[in-house]
Amino acid sequence: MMMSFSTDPISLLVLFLIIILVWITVKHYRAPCKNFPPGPWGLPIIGSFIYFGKHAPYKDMMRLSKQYGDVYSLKMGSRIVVVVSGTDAIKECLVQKGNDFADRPYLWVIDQMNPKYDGIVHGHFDDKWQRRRQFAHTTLRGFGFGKTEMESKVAEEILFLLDEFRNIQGKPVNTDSVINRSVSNVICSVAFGKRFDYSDPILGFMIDIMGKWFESSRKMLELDVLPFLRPFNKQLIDNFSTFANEVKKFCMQQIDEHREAFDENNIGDFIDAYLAEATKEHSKEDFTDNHLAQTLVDLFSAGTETTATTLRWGLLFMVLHPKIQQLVFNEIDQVVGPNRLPRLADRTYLPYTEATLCEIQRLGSITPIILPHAALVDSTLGGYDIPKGTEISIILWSMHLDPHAWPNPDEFDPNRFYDQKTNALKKNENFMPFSAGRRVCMGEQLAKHELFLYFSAMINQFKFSLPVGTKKPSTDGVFGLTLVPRPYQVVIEERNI
Ligand code: HEM
Repeated sequence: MMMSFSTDPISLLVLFLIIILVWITVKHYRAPCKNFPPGPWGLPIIGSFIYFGKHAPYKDMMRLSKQYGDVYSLKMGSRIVVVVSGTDAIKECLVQKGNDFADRPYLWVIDQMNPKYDGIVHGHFDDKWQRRRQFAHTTLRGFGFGKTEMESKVAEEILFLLDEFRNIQGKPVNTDSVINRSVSNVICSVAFGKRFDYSDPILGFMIDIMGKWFESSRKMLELDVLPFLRPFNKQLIDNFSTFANEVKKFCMQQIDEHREAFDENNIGDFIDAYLAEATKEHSKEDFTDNHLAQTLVDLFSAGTETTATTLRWGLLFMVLHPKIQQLVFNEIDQVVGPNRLPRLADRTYLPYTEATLCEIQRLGSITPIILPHAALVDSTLGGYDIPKGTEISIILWSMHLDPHAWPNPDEFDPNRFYDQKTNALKKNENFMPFSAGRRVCMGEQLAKHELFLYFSAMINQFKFSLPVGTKKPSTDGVFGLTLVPRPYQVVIEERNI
């Protein structure tokens, strides 16, 4: 038997292939250093994917952390990634050792949309990137980004949205599209100096293209770690690059229009400010049109999808918990009354509303896995050695849904953030929806203001409920780049009429 196996050419070939595969796997998945975080072993080529279900990798990653600890390694197809979960380990990575882990990794999926890693979101943490990020941050703040000066722009957009709600009230509707349009207009007015009518085909096209771009990213993230599947998904890869390029083309057009009308004495928006900076001798090389266009794409994509998705989770939790919606309304009605919209100055007097928003962000957890980080230098995490260049995956979900920090974590309960005795907002160290440290969300302040102004205005003016006789919508989100609620319908009714 043995003899015939060894001389049979097919068997020999199979044996040879198995040996090669095992050799590649062992070589590939060998820990990069001695004291590297442990983790589950993986199969050749697909790595640790055998431990993953189809829909919620962040839950699978959290489950594995129970076995391997808060810092462990995963063989993700062709790469080794260090997974960080739990409040202490996440804070060690983002805050205590924030400088060590402030880089972003090189990824095939980013090569397909931003091959030079321009802009802010994907940029590598070097001096030039830090200067551009600092400039973007300061300039946006100068235009009121995250400050109360921005309030009037957001309030203007909210009025358009409330008008739209008035038009569609009374019948079951899905509010996704109109909320997306409204929120993206806030970014448009700071970045491009203009807003678009909700029926403007340009805005519709942009939102549509971005939706498709985000939708295809989930599959692209799979292809990123499973390269052998790429030849079978050429159409998807092409579409993904096309969607990203279309958004960038739109931003380039805005830059061209601004350049034609440029007046250095009249700097009205982010593009003008960037063009003015680019003419300075010390900035000429780094402040290119490509960087500007990609920064605009970053603001548009990071600034629209995230805030709009949080508001959509908010409405979903409100229709599922009408008593809580009523409590929020009562508080706003008492402080603000029916004749005006809530203002930022009211925030301090609306602790239950603020607590409800925190709970929406905790349970909605729209970025269960944050954008990947990478080790900028050799460092350590949880007592393990992490060599420079290691990709780091941070599971915010593990912090926001930790049963030790949040009893019955799957239940929606604003009282987690609300102190009934003192009628004040309660802070919790296990809550970090905007991440922290050197790569903390650049739009955190703006987003917090937007969430408060939009949410409180919507609840102040309208009542939201489930269409009679319909099944309760699921609160299991769909994971792509962010965790979004499944499409659901609500009935909107104006209050105080
Ligand atoms: C509810 C709304 C939002 C949430 C939950 C959110 C959350 C996040 C998170 C978790 C990150 C990743 C941080 C990291 O890698 O450690 C991030 C990055 C970022 N966000 Fe936000 N964000 C929101 C709104 C916004 C808005 C309104 C803007 C701007 C208009 C914005 C711009 C950015 C940018 C530019 C980055 C990349 C920062 C960097 O790489 O240095 N975000 N955001």
